[in-house]
Amino acid sequence: MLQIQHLIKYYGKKQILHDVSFELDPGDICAFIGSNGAGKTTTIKSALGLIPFDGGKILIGGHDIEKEPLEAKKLYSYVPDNPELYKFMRGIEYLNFIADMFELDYETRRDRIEYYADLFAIRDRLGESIDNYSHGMQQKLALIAALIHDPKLIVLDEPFVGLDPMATKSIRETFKKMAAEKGTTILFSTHVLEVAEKLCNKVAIIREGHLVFFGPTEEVLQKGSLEDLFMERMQSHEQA
Ligand SMILES: Nc1ncnc2c1ncn2[C@@H]1O[C@H](COP(=O)(O)OP(=O)(O)OP(=O)(O)O)[C@@H](O)[C@H]1O
Repeated sequence: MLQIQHLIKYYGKKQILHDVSFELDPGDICAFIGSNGAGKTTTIKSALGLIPFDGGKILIGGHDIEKEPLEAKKLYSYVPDNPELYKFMRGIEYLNFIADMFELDYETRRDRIEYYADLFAIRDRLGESIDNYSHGMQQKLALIAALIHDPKLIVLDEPFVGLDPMATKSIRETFKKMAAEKGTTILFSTHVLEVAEKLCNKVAIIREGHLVFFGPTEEVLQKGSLEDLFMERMQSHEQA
């Protein structure tokens, strides 16, 4: 569903991504982990065609993000760590605006908005201006907007930061359900290794723009914890 092949990215003269490659299949939930500044956001934004890159190839659902950006972009939702919403709109207006873009019919949008707004306990606030929302409420709205059109691929930058425990639990359950029942592919960056262990069937670790591990979580846990592997990969790269 998502194929990242030999991705290279520079900012100015500085190389940020060094030949990053990994692939996710339908139904995969993958945690993307790495220290601050390792290149997670840069990988994600390059892969989604939101910033240009300098080498490599990205396919989303078989569509080349550079050659067929519209086809590729229809298939995914992206939730950045600080979503930029149209603050002059009310919550419900924003969700309807997104539903219009994806041409959802009246009943589908009503059912999905009600379902997710209840799940994230924000239904009674949808009539208010987004400007009045707290940071966590804005995150919830961005998540609902990402979920209502039922994308084949969901990519999120640190989705659990700033959310209350109930919302975190709801997201985890929603991701599991979507992956298992609909084959949705989910990729998210996180610093919370416990969540990655519990939720994800795949793990990608990046260090200074190099992918130092990609594989099944099960394989990691047979040998120890994700934290052990993370620490080991940080050290082995330093020694190399
Ligand atoms: N617009 C930019 N211009 C120049 N350098 C950038 C730009 N954006 C990111 N970088 C650099 O690219 C590197 C990777 O940054 P990136 O944001 O991808 O890291 P990250 O793994 O997402 O970090 P964090 O966990 O802190 O969010 C860092 O050295 C960062 O300073």
